[in-house]
Amino acid sequence: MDSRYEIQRRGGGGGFSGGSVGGSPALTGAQSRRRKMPPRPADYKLQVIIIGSRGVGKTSLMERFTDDTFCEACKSTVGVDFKIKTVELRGKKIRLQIWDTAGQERFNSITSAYYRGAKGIVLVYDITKQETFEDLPKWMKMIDKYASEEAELLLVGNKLDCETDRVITRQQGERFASRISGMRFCEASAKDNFNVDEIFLKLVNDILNKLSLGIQDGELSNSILSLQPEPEFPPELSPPRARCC
Ligand SMILES: Nc1nc2c(ncn2[C@@H]2O[C@H](COP(=O)(O)OP(=O)(O)OP(=O)(O)O)[C@@H](O)[C@H]2O)c(=O)[nH]1
Repeated sequence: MDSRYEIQRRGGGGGFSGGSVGGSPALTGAQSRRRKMPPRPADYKLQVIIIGSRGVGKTSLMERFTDDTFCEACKSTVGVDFKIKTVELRGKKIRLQIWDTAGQERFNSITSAYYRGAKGIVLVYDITKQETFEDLPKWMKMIDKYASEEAELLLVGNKLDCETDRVITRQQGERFASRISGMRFCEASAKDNFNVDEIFLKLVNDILNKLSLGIQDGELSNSILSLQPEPEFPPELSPPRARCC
């Protein structure tokens, strides 16, 4: 038997207190139980951004996904905010940095700086508000102007729980997405927690698919990770301001 294991099991009562084995101080039984394994570092770090008009539920989708909470009366986002969630997908640990942007146009000069680093973009409208759907071409212009051409796109019709107030049909959403190359579509409800995990996991899966293209044995290279250090604030901006409910 490896002598190190024998010493640890015996703890401090075995006459080794204050001594060291293999360069590590000997631990008492209680100490060794308290010592936790450090968490496995993430294999990949990815940024996604959530955009769309004011009040469509961008923050709500993010918070439902990251904290499983929902706020009925939230304040509007000022500038940008972000949250981090680590997900496991295909045996890989992925640290997801989710940027939530203000829907108000006056913040566009701030939020546009966050498009560039995003590997995935979630564009949200509210199925009960016609104007949020009519705003979509305007958001597409922002994407064309500021985002990477490689970014995965997902259109989300939110507030599916308000079916009786619906003014945008599912077909309208599908049609809009089908006109944009590579854009996926789904409807969701941050309130009812419907399709929320799916939005982000699907997006991450699509991003991983794209990143792994061209890598021979299908295994993703860690060098991809090093392309995106974290946290990555656009240098000219100060860290985002948090919002409260
Ligand atoms: N019924 C219903 N209400 C929702 C849903 N998602 C968000 N809301 C409500 O819609 C309002 C706006 O939600 P937010 O998440 O703040 O919207 P936002 O897009 O981040 O808004 P801005 O920060 O102003 O751009 C809040 O009162 C939420 O409670 C949903 O799925 N269903």
